Amino acid sequence: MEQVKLPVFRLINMYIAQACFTFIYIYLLSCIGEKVATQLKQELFESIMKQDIAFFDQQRTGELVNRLTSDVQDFKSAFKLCISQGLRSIMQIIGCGTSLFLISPQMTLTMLLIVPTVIVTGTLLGSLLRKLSRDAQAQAAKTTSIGEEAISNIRTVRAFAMENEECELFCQQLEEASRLNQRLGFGIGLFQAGTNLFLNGMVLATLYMGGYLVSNNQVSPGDIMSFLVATQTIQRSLTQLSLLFGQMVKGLGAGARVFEFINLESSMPIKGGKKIPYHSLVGDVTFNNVTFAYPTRPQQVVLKNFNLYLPAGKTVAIVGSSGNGKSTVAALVERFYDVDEGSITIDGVDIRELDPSWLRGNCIGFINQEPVLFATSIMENIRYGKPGASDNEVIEAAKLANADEFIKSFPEGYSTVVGERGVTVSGGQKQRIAIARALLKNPRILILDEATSALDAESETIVQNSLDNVSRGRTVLVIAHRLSTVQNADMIVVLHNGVIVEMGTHDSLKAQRGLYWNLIRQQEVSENISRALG
Ligand SMILES: Nc1ncnc2c1ncn2[C@@H]1O[C@H](COP(=O)(O)OP(=O)(O)OP(=O)(O)O)[C@@H](O)[C@H]1O
Repeated sequence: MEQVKLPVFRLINMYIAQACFTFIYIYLLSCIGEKVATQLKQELFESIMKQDIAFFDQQRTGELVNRLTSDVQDFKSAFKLCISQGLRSIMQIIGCGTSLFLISPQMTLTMLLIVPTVIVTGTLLGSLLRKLSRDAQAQAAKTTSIGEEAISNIRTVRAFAMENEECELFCQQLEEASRLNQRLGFGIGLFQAGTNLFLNGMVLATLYMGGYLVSNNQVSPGDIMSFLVATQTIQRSLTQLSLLFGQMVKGLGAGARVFEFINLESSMPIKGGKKIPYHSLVGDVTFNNVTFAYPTRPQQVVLKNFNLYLPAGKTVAIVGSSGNGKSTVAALVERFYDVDEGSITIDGVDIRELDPSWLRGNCIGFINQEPVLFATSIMENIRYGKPGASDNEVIEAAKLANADEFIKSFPEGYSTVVGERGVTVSGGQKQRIAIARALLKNPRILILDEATSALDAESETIVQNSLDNVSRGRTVLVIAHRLSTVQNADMIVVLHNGVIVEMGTHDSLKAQRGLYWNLIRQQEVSENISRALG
């Protein structure tokens, strides 16, 4: 009885130990996998956030999101699989390979002779498959970006009744992705079939050679059996590895796409450089012989030898017909792009020497035509202008921006959540929340890029009042579409093809009867027509 109990206890101990090791191994692996994925996502997101604006002019949001989600996921899965099954298979191959050597060095060496051919073929096929995998992943990312664009612009899609066209476009891209993935599957299948053929060939070769060696009494039949068993274990492990190979190809492709952006250096730093202390910041802005073309369209020069002086505390308006470079002037002051030639200075300091995060975060307030709000409360949206501002500071900024009254009229007041991109508030309300947000940082320089052009007449008056309120005592650059809003500016600059053609006050420019006068007349005619049309 005692003799039976002993092996049973041993077995139980072994099973318990095996369960413990299985638990530890799976848990550890999932911890490592999650840590790797989290680290990658974090680094990738940080790197994307720090890229130049020109990078975002080129990339589609959906593709970037795809790299952050699917690609990191594919890399993590492949990583976990390769570590778990890959390590086990490699250990088995090493162990059984050693046994093979011990049993018959002669047979083992003969088998090893064909290994280099297999490695070379495998490497060639591997690089081909990696390319196929990269193409398939890029196509999947493109498909996601098209879907994402349609969903996030659903109002425009609906307004143009383009649902079917969007579905069709999405399906086309999806089918292309599926075709590329099928081609990849074909390649991986071919690779695995080839591997199996080779492995079975190895068994046959062993039998053939073994038979020869037994007949010459060089090895015993027992040795042949042991050799076959070890060969088959190696065969199973190699089959396992070849199955893993497909996953590895996908993982490497995904990893390459993730690391491509992690390792991408932006040409413009986010932080670092001079800061002008608030009490000595005057707010003079000067464009000195600036020439600029967008990095994505280098052959189209938008500004050529552009000179402009924005005196501290004054309001300068830039007018001109569409596409003449007005918004570009604003983007350059914000240093969204660096000028190609010349310089832009604030109080005589080249903005390239200034700390960009100070420049954008403290020195300049920017309000554009369609300000974007985040899907959080109004309080948090305004606080975005100065993280750490107290509730009272936020409310004061909202009062100055004529926003306090309507915010309080909402049942949930400042806690009202505005929906994605602020869809649940009106255009004028969104604009005033954005003004409060820009105002909270108390900027010396304010840029208003067509800030009222998207509003109806009534909202425009309210928002214009808020803007007049907040403009006092600051250097203001107004990019104007409606000429009526800039009549009181200290100086109006008329831009044509990136060159200043007229400059002066509203009255002096009108008296000149030049381009500005023409623009006013054009606008009056179009306003009369729209009034007549009702
Ligand atoms: N991100 C960009 N990448 C490449 N080209 C651009 C970019 N933004 C604007 N452009 C081009 O630069 C030129 C000037 O554009 P800009 O937006 O400055 O004109 P604008 O006078 O503000 O026009 P609008 O009154 O219609 O807003 C245009 O030809 C435009 O197509």
